[in-house]
Amino acid sequence: MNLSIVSLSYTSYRGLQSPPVVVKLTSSFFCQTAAMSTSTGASSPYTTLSISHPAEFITHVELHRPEKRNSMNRAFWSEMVDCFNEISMNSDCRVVVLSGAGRLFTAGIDLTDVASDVLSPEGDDTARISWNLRKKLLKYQEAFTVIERCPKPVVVAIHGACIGGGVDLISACDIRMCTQDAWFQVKEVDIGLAADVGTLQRLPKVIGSRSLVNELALTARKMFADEAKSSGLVSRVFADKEAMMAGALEMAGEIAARSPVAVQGTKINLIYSRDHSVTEGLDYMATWNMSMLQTQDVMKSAQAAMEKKSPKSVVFSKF
Ligand SMILES: CCC/C=C/C=C/C(=O)SCCNC(=O)CCNC(=O)[C@H](O)C(C)(C)COP(=O)(O)OP(=O)(O)OC[C@H]1O[C@@H](n2cnc3c(N)ncnc32)[C@H](O)[C@@H]1OP(=O)(O)O
Repeated sequence: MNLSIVSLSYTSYRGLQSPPVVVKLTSSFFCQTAAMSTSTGASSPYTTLSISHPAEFITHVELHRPEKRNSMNRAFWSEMVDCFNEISMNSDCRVVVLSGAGRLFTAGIDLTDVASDVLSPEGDDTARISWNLRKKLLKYQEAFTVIERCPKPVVVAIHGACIGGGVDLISACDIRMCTQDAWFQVKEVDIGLAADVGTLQRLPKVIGSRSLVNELALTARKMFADEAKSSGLVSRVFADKEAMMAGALEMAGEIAARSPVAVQGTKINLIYSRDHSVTEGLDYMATWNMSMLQTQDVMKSAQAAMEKKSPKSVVFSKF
């Protein structure tokens, strides 16, 4: 599967001021996409992720190494990139629910596997060693940036512990919810490093208080569900995992029922605006909608609204 072509094309489109994108895909890519999109059970081409399709247009991605507390081994970091690139291109998916299998969401980086990868960079001198390590770190970062770059909204459902790399991961998601027993820990300082795959960049934009972010990142103290809610890290707290998964799927159903043109345009423009001035954001929005407003979805949705029908009654073309 030639995912590098997909990834490059999509990246370049995010850098442009208008949405059109030409994506060249190999036939093997389409084969995999088709195989996954028709799946209804928990089948998966991955070793650390389980993929299922609980309802039309909803993809459930489950971190699936419960015996190792879903810690993030080498395979995980590359499978995330493959998985979310596939989802980005799959018009049968309009929304993603992401959760963890077993006792907890994730124990963060796999300390037995990944540590050796980043702590033993290769190269003949300092320049080459540093350059190789930099390339590796950029690759690790991509595993979560790909969530943000995916135009389909990602609802993450967290139970039990969410440690280290787990916080990097959820910071890149669009909607966060958790169980009452959940706790969050920016653990990196405890293992001698500055969090380097997204927490320090994204968490300050998720939580309003910079002081709180600094406190969490500098002390590695645990934050529990109530504080996660009051600080804005999560928007909902559920009594237990069963209730949370039902809530996550219900929310995903609400999103999936709406125009994919509107939903994906909303996600992309929200992220663009987060990283730009209001003026730049408005300019990008106008350029975006000069083409996207020409969708048939506007007429269909407006007609349903006039007739006091639910958006769920409208059938939208694949997008
Ligand atoms: C370049 C990349 C940059 C990324 C940086 C990311 C950094 C981080 O993520 S820092 C955080 C690292 N994680 C930790 O420090 C957590 C360590 N684990 C725990 O504290 C506990 O395991 C936990 C509280 C999560 C769960 O406790 P519980 O009693 O439920 O389970 P255990 O018996 O401890 O573990 C069960 C098996 O899972 C293995 N395991 C757990 N965490 C990890 C891990 N992080 N890495 C590798 N393996 C892990 C544990 O060894 C047990 O395995 P086994 O003995 O074979 O049964």
